[in-house]
Amino acid sequence: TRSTRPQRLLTHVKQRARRGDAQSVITTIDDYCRAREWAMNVGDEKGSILDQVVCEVSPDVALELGTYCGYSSVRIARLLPPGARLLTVEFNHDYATIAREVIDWAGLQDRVQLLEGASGDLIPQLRQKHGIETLDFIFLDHWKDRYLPDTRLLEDCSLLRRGTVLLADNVICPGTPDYLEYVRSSPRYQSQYFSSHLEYTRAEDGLEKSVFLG
Ligand SMILES: O=C(NCCCCc1cc2cnccc2s1)c1cc(-c2ccc(F)cc2)cc(O)c1O
Ligand SMILES: [Mg+2]
Repeated sequence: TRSTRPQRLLTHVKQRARRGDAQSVITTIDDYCRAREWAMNVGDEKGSILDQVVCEVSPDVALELGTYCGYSSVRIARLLPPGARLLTVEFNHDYATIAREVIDWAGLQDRVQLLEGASGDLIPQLRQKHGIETLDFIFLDHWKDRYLPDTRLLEDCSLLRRGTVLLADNVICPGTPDYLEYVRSSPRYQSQYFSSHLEYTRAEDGLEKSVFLG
């Protein structure tokens, strides 16, 4: 049967990117998705904003919802301080399999733990099963209609602390209107919009950074 888009992307990474060189993995994926096949990675333009926020926060414990092929896992993990870790959650087994290989190729497997399953099931397990006290940084990039319920779940599971930063992809395209309304109107968050474009296109999109105020 025909290979899948993520499989073709992984093949390209293994042929073109230098093993252990995270930046070459990032550049190779961006070049491929711009020139050959679009894919729903956060991309280079929004990725630079992601980098800037990760460097600012310098999280010890980061959570990513929506791994896909591991592109943003590599972007985040390459910037983490030694001893820090990224937990990334993926629902689709085939995507998760590809993502593990991409993260390994980038040499970042020791900083990234990939969990397979639905965010709604895994978030309540983070404390007992994964030893998480509170989260320093969360990147939301999964089902757009899960951003709000999962943010409420993170609150209810006491996984947020004063200063925890949430960064949400695709708040314009495909759009997360209920989430935006919530974080922009709630007194418990200080939100800021970073205007950008949908990965590899000229369509408008952006990231919303929201700081939990406790
Ligand atoms: O759907 C998107 N991302 C989510 C897919 C992952 C589903 C998961 C659910 C789930 C549940 N629990 C745990 C883990 C997970 S992962 C997405 C889509 C576009 C897009 C697509 C077409 C288009 F024309 C314009 C934009 C752009 C993007 O940047 C995206 O991120
Ligand atoms: Mg996205």
